[in-house]
Amino acid sequence: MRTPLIVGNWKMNKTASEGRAFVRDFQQLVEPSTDVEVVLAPPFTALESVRSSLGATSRIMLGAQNLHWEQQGAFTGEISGSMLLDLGCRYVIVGHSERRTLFWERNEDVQKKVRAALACGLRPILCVGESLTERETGQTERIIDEQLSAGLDQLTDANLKTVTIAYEPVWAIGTGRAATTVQAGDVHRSIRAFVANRWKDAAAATMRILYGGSVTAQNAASFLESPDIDGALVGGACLNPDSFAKIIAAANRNPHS
Ligand SMILES: O=C(CO)COP(=O)(O)O
Repeated sequence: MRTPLIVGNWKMNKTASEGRAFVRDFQQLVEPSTDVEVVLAPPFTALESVRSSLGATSRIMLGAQNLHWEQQGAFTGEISGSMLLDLGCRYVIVGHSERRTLFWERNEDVQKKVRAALACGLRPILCVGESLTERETGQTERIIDEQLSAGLDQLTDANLKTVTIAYEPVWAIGTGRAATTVQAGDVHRSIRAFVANRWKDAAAATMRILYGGSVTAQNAASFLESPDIDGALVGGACLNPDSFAKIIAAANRNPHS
């Protein structure tokens, strides 16, 4: 049984006070049941206000969008996993394509970040995905295999159990051009097969694989109906409490077994 996971990646949006206002509205619309996990991933500067607005008893969890691989030290401008954990984060997004393309993160960096997250008890959400050129030149599988190989390298079974993969085709992010459910379903299946071959069937069976890229309140249900799509990593549509709540409702109606 894989519990659906819906993650809202706020990217560089919302101040701390806007985060507070979001939570106030959002909590009136949704308090997740045990059938779906919900994570809000605001910018670092809004983590504390979102955490305190959610309150200690909320089932809605907190995630961060990035971390540095060292625990502490002379790394001006960086944030470590233990700092995030201390602020109440449970999840951290690693290797988002915006970090890979705009901030030059390489597979080696992503690997160090996954390990650092696991070492301090955060659950990494490892993002993988191909660019449009890579898709059009038939390289999707190779690119994703390379990203998975690096990100998951040498993880123990226990660690693998706490990793989530997010398949985010770069060409679908923020473009309004989502992958079709068939395209996403195919890649999700091949990610699961890759994990099963390389690691263990058991790890592949329990690993959650999310789809991300122009997910909306309108198209979420069609993704979540697919047996290999265990949730969504949502950008634009998570910034509005209404549309994000509708995506969560779609996950609630589509439990996977
Ligand atoms: O990058 C994304 C989530 O991490 C997806 O963004 P959009 O939902 O805005 O396409």
